Amino acid sequence: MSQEIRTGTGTERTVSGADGEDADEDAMVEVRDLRTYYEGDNLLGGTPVKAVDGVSFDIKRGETLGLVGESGCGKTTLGRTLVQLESATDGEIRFDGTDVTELSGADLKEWRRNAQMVFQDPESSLNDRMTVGEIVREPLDVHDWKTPRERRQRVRELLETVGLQREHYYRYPHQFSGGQRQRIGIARTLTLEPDFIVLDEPVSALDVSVQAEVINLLEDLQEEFGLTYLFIAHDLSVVRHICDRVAVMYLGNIMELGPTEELFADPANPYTHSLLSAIPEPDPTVDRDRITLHGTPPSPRHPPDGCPFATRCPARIRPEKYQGLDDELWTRLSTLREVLRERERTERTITDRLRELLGKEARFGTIDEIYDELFAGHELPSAVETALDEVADHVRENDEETALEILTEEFGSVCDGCNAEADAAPGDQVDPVEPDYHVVSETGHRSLCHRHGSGYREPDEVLDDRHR
Ligand SMILES: Nc1ncnc2c1ncn2[C@@H]1O[C@H](COP(=O)(O)OP(=O)(O)OP(=O)(O)O)[C@@H](O)[C@H]1O
Repeated sequence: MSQEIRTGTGTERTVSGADGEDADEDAMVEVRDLRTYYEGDNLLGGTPVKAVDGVSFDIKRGETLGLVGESGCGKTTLGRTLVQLESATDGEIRFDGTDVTELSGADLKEWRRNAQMVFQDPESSLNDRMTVGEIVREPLDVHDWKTPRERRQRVRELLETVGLQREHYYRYPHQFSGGQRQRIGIARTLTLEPDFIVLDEPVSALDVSVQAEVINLLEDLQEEFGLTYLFIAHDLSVVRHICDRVAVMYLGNIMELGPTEELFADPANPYTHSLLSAIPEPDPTVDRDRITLHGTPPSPRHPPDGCPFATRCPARIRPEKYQGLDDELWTRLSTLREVLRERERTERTITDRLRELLGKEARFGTIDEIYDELFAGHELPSAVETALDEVADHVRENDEETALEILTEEFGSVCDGCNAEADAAPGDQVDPVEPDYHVVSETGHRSLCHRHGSGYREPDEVLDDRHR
């Protein structure tokens, strides 16, 4: 994201340095503007999937940093890139000062000892044709560690360390339960004495009764060996229990990062608010409405301009002239945008094309049906009505692109990348405005949202009004 540094005092909110992350003295891992794109799969390349799209953060030595977000937001890709199982497209990953994206050959192999990964599914991540001993010993063999006898000895000790028995050396993975298999996977990652481990949903596939045991083991090992963890998870209660800080990811970006308790008790970003509001509230006296997010996340091949969360954000900034518009109508206008975005991205089927050629309406019903569904019974101000008429004309001609441009011009704001101050002639290409990270408390807690900037109401005030 763009670089902007302002200074602030006291409670005034400040914007942090480049990419929102200043170097931390205790940082073991420093990630800067990291991108991992998966290239398109057709011969001409196609549009890449921007799985990780410019993230910056530090991981402190000995801490557990949680990484949460909806399925497909890029958590696994980020974890895999940190341990170099995936190559970065751009950006830096510095481990104790060395940029590991620059390493190759023997240097990379040597460095890999320091950074390991535990995978989600202990059913499929262990080779069933190898004995437990062979599985755990394999990294030692690859690195030609000491003598075969010493390797066997080390593996037996490790089995004990993770709560298994020395005698399990000659057994096969299928003879073990899910929790025990995950212990085998953990023993394997420990063989080369790494400093840093990415734990990718390490307990999600396990029975609830076993989850706590494995979590306790991970905590004990961290203390015993001084490990640093990146803990990827869906389950927010596990994250709250085990993590020191949490990063919230959406569409390849980090939306918010802060100390765990602070982030759970006082989330700053509208996306974090939405994510947390999906957790059932244990205290029945707390009056809290669930924030329903509309639509699905945009495709990481075609992220929106401006803020990555803008297309679904319940606190999106409105243009001045629509400040007073009815909330329900505003939500419906956002839904229309989503419907048209999805329509634009959907390949037309042969049947659709045939229907079009025959002069029949194709795809997901007509624009009149959509308008009926969304706006029937709503009092539309004349400016809204005029814009919607124009939009409908373009949709009837299957020109969703222009229809969307009209919607953005009329209802878009800085959140959608619109630059009201740009001094450009009509038709000129203007770069979309991107949000900056704002430091929202003295702990360095930061959030990617225009609403933290001066002149706007904070996200929680707006969400309070609209959802409570
Ligand atoms: N090898 C690949 N080739 C192309 N696209 C990929 C590849 N791996 C992941 N993706 C895409 O990258 C995006 C991010 O995926 P990723 O698995 O990192 O997300 P995630 O947050 O870990 O999801 P989940 O919680 O479901 O594991 C998704 O759109 C996914 O489809």
